[in-house]
Amino acid sequence: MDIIFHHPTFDTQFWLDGMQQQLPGATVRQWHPGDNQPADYALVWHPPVEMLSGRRELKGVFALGAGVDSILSKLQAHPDMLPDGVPLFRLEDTGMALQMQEYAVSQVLHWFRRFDDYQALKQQAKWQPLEDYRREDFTIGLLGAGVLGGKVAESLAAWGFPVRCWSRSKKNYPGVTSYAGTEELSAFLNGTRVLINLLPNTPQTVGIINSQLLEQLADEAFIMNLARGVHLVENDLLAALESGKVKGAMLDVFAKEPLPANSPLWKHPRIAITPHLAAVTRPLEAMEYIAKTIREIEKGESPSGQVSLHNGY
Ligand SMILES: NC(=O)C1=CN([C@@H]2O[C@H](COP(=O)(O)OP(=O)(O)OC[C@H]3O[C@@H](n4cnc5c(N)ncnc54)[C@H](OP(=O)(O)O)[C@@H]3O)[C@@H](O)[C@H]2O)C=CC1
Ligand SMILES: O=C(O)C(=O)CO
Repeated sequence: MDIIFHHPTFDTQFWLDGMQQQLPGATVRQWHPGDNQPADYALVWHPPVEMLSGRRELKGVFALGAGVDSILSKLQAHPDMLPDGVPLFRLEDTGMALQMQEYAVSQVLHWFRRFDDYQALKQQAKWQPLEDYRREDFTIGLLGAGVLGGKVAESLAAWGFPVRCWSRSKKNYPGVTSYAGTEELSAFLNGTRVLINLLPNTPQTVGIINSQLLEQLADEAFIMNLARGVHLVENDLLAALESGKVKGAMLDVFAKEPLPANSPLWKHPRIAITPHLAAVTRPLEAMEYIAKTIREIEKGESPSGQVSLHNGY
């Protein structure tokens, strides 16, 4: 079995050695431009078109992350990049759900205990106890309730918050109220105080967090964008912060990354920023998962994690 690997920033040798250990019978090599030798599987992130195109012999392509929007947008521009019938897989969890839970829970508690307000009071040297927020007024809504959104919803429900989620299909997560489809979006937004985005980037979800959506949230809402920058209309968020409709935002992803130094988001006192690291690929867990999936494919099984090219995620 031959496996080719390309990642613009990962430690390639670490991955070649690791995959070799996971699949001792395989030959794992770094792909270089001009390498047209056969391969059974490709492990990629931002792959050059020529790495994959024409490789009809491939039994699977693995995206080395959870989101496949960059691969799918390249595929749209170069439809022959992924030969017909070659399945595309992505990482399902592999250690990312726990990171998302840490990120979301810590920030929700930060807002719930009003540490943002106390930070502002500290700047003025003001000793001033504030009224507690009540859990029942702190409904948390997950936009996207898949592998990551579902786990984040469950971890927040465990803290006793009212939690709801919105997805295409209905969910059955313990302690989480499920809303599905565009027809239930307004009901989901109505009363949501903290909105956490974990949707994939598809034509249906681009720009979904806009002024019309923000207006439907509870007053003094909080926004956490952990998915993709294109989901959020940044100027609409700034306007909602200005009007007071939104009280604070925590943003990990941006329409343009790195976020340009002149972006007004940097200086806004009620916006917190992290540089797209809410959840990163954990190599050991990812390699174990990819090797397990390859073994299942080799046995003729249908492993989970296959991307639907039709749905775009
Ligand atoms: N900031 C970061 O560091 C990271 C960000 N991400 C981002 O998180 C995203 C989510 O990852 P993951 O949970 O694994 O993805 P999944 O595919 O498992 O979940 C996606 C969820 O979104 C729902 N959904 C998709 N389209 C729509 C729509 N049009 N309307 C309503 N719901 C919709 C799906 O519904 P259904 O369940 O019904 O199909 C599903 O619940 C990734 O695509 C990636 O962009 C991922 C990792 C790290
Ligand atoms: O896996 C993903 O989709 C990411 O955004 C990783 O940072």
